[in-house]
Amino acid sequence: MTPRILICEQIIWAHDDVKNLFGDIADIIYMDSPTRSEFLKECSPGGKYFDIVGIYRENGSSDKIGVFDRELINGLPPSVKWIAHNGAGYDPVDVHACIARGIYLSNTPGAVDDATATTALYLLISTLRQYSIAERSLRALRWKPSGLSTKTHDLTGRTVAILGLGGIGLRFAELIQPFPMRVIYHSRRKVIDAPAYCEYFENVEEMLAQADVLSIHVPLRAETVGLVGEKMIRALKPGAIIINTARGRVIDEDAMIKALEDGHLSSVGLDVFPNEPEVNPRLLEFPQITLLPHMGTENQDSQRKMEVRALINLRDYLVDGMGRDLVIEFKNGQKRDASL
Ligand SMILES: O=CC(=O)O
Repeated sequence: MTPRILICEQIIWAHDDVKNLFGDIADIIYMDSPTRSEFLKECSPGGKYFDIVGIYRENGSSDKIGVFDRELINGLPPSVKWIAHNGAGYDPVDVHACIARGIYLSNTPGAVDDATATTALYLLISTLRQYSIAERSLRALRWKPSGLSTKTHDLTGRTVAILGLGGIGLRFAELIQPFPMRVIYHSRRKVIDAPAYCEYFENVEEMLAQADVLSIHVPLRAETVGLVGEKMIRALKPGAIIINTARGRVIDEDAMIKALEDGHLSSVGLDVFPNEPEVNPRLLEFPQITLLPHMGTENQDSQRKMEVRALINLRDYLVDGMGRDLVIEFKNGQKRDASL
């Protein structure tokens, strides 16, 4: 019988790739359940999803069926063997529930690097040069606020600390180094093939003490919730800036707001928030910060790359029994040595 793949919930850009990749090796069906309970009903014996082998998941599906938490994963049919999540961060899928059920999980590393690193670069430029406050001023039919230059800096010559030198962190390093900026980083271990201009700090606080800007590029996991808290924030130089394009919950928001209030942080550039799409109204009180509504991969080139990469994992699983982007929890037999 031809295996069936369930698209949860839509493909926007890669329709031709669906045809090319799956042709006669799989039947593709689209999730059309309006609620989680309807979805789970269709996953039960006799339901229309009961014999599916693989699932393509994109974040839009959570509006109808919610995130792939333990309840949802436990309700999937026994036939499901692979979930291909469209996104680098796979925190909307409970990986431990997948492991317990024997369902493989893949993400889309690489496909998001350019777009997310470019967003971090925009936040870096905006916070150092205060373009965001200037634009808001102009749109309110006022010229630039007076004294703006006392709060702004060139990028050239400043030191940027990267927390987590994975694909996005590395791409960000490549983008900022030519200004030139000094690039320092901390990861769970030295990245062997990192360019020579990326200086490794084993001790995170020693790195932070040298940074004008901290840019966060670690995934959200139990160990990284609140990782950038009071201790790390206070280890930064007075007047430092934090850029976050990773996940909102990696920063302790209260500690960050306190540091903005007392001036220890001069600005922050945030693309992500702990309870998206909600934004803490206290943040709106700081005119000098730049806020974006999770624009990290919001462009058609990257979104197409992400769709294709997720689909290739499913195709490779069907053809070869393994996809290339199995998440790290499977590769390490669930044991990881550190959080970054
Ligand atoms: O936030 C975007 C992603 O995880 O790919």
